[in-house]
Amino acid sequence: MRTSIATVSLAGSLSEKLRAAAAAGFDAVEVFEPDLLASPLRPAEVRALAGDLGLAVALFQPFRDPDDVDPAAAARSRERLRHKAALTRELGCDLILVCSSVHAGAVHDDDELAAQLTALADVAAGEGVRLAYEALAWGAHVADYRHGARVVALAGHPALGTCVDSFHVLSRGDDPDDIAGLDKLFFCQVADAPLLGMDVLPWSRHHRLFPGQGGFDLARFQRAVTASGYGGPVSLEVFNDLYRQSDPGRAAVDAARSLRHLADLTAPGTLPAAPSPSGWAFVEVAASAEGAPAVAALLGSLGLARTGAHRRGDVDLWTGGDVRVVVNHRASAERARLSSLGLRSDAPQVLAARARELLAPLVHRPVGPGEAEIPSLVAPDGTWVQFCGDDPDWRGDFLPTGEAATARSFTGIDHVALPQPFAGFDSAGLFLTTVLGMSPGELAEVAAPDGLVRSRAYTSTAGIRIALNVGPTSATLRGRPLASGHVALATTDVLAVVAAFVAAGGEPLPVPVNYHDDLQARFGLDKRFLDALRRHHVLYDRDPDGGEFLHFFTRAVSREFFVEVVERRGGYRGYGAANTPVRLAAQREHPAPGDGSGGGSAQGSRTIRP
Ligand SMILES: O=C(O)c1ccc(O)c(O)c1
Ligand SMILES: [Mg+2]
Repeated sequence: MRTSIATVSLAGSLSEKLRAAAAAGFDAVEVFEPDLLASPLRPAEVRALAGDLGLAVALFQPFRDPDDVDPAAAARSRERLRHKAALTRELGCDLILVCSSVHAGAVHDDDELAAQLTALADVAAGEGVRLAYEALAWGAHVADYRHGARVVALAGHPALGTCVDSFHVLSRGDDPDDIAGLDKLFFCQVADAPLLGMDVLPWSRHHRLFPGQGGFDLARFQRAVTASGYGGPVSLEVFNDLYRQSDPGRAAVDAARSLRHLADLTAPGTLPAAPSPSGWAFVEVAASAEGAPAVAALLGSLGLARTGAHRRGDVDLWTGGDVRVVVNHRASAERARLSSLGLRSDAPQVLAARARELLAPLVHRPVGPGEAEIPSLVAPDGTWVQFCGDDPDWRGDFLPTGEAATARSFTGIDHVALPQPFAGFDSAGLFLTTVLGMSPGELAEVAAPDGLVRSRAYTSTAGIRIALNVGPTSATLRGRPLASGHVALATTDVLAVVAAFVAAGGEPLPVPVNYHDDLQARFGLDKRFLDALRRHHVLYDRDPDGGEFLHFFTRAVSREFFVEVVERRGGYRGYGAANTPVRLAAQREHPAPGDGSGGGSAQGSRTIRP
């Protein structure tokens, strides 16, 4: 598959966009006219720069409102096209995208429309250029690709063909399979989008995503394109408000990653087939010299023990039941944060090879004598992902301390939650679905005191769960903390764990009394059970199938690290999202030490005016 990207998909100047596309390995670009008009580069210079970067200019776009019921206006359209065709040649390109008309003067008769497009194709052919006619989903007369293709067939001009764009096809709910039967497919654009119930034009102009980030079945679309015999580039055209303001280099990597993954979905075997990770090996917390004692105290009061010390010092292994937490004291900046996810894998090197093909940066740690070589990647948010095989065992890097864990009660890591920068949510999701082969869950939106927090959990077949959270922009603007990162430990008896935790000097995050009153009203819980939950600050949820979720949170060590302990009963599959607003409000009342953004105490001391 030859890959291309429309310059409108990336931020920056035209030359920055071209450099980013080339660095991410694209074969070609679509030049979006406004990018050229705003550029100091003349078309021939754009051609030269693209050539130097190894990029073809596959298409120039868009040519809008080509037809007109007014003959004088139709003649002006042909004249306008003559200029743009000459410019397209200067760009080193021979294809112009022509959008179906949206203006009041649009022709509504197919024969007349075909006649006007034929006249335009004659003009284009005279300049050595071809036209790819695209049905915009909000076109005045032509909005469906099959209608567009019929008009192209009516015109019967060799320089006139069809452009399909997955957004316009799938946003309307049209069947993409008929693309397989198109005989003059000149160009193919792909974009995904979240399934939003909104008007198609603003949906298209603001919310498009790279394939795999939204809800469209792009593999089916792409299989139909392949079946048509189309051999041109597959080009990403992603109008997206956040990517438009993101670093173009990183956005281009997401773009290329999404296309490589789509190619593999369409033709399996394009990427190395890697078995997905089989479970958690460890989670790693990076702590500063100041934060490390607080992390150690927290893990200790949960009943974990420091059972291993790294051969090179400064790194401890804490274990308890089937949970392993590595605490790395080498970190400088933060008090504590989740820094690395250790995933068990039967084929770490195959996973690493696949990750490399998906442009995930591999990091090489220095490996000392007796230490395991663990292939490691960096996720978009900077978290490391390490693939741990059985042989050699990563645990060999740690020398036994002789200490033994007191708690056997943890059955494993239930999930981790990673806070994301506002513009990084979709990027991190794409990493988890493509590189780690995880499946996205529903988007949850919860109201926090300072705005909305969006959260999406990703799961793997082996039961690995990773939740991504993104905090409200308003919180960012006000300098308040975003949703914090944490690890959730699984147990079969959360009430016993919390009691032991408190007895060992641990502090659960206090939950307001109102919360448990409401639980009683909603679920009609047994009074003694409810009292136990209330006494220990344990939260509760129940799903429609009767599955139950009991969980508590520890006080936060830092803005980016606390521990949750969860008990799932009866196949509960969620994360207690209904309780998240209460947790976020409680964390605001009881901020982590050193969290300078101020919390509830300042609020509480403020005079309340009527
Ligand atoms: O939103 C638009 O106007 C527009 C322009 C060109 C395209 O290819 C497209 O899909 C949409
Ligand atoms: Mg398009």
